[in-house]
Amino acid sequence: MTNEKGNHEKRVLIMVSVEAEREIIKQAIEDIPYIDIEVMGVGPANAAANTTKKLIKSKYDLVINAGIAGGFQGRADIGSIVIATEIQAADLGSESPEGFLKLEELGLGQSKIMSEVEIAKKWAAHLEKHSLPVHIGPILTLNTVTGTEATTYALKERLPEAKAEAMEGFGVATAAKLFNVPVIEIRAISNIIGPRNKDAWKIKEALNQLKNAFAVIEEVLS
Ligand SMILES: O=C(O)c1cccc(C(=O)CC[C@H]2O[C@@H](n3cnc4c(=O)[nH]cnc43)[C@H](O)[C@@H]2O)c1
Repeated sequence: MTNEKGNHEKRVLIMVSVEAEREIIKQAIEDIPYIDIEVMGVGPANAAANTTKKLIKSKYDLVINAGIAGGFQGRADIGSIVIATEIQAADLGSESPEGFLKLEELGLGQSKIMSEVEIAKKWAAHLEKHSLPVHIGPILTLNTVTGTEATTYALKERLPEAKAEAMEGFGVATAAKLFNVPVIEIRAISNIIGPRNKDAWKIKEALNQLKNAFAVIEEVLS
């Protein structure tokens, strides 16, 4: 992403849901002039609206949705980093007596947006080089944090490849797609998805891993 003088030609937008995520990423990247970080609020509606607002105002070449997330047991442990291969709206569709019907099955659109897989792989390779635990795979977007055994089981059964869930990726990706800008989602795992127990969330640990993940961002974008 550099020109022949070694200057960056590309601009990168990082969208996070809360100030604590912005602050920790800022610590990792300090002041890289071609990267902006924006706090958008929680949930896909905030994510889509605020990403759109940024993309209307300025031109970007890559949008990154970053933050903490829940990991599926046995697929992404607390403190690991997950980089999306695809960003999937897991509750966009219809319930039916036969089971969940996704938007595609209803003929009503798309519930999945591809992430920039080449960047995902490159980023994962850099993190592995630094001995950081990293997974690549689908990350789900949900309006509601999963908090029961029943929902956890249903999601794991229906989406066996999914590594993690969060609440903003599909909103960010929908806005990015509208502007033809590549998108990537990266999350550090703060909790295991299951019956709600906020006391068990390791937010500090996850934020620290998010910082580690962004410490290599210049190498990933070079
Ligand atoms: O309380 C704090 O100090 C604090 C610091 C940073 C972030 C938070 C949040 O509560 C962030 C909310 C954000 O986290 C995502 N998230 C995390 N775990 C899950 C989950 O199991 N299921 C769905 N989403 C999750 C989500 O994207 C929220 O926007 C607090």
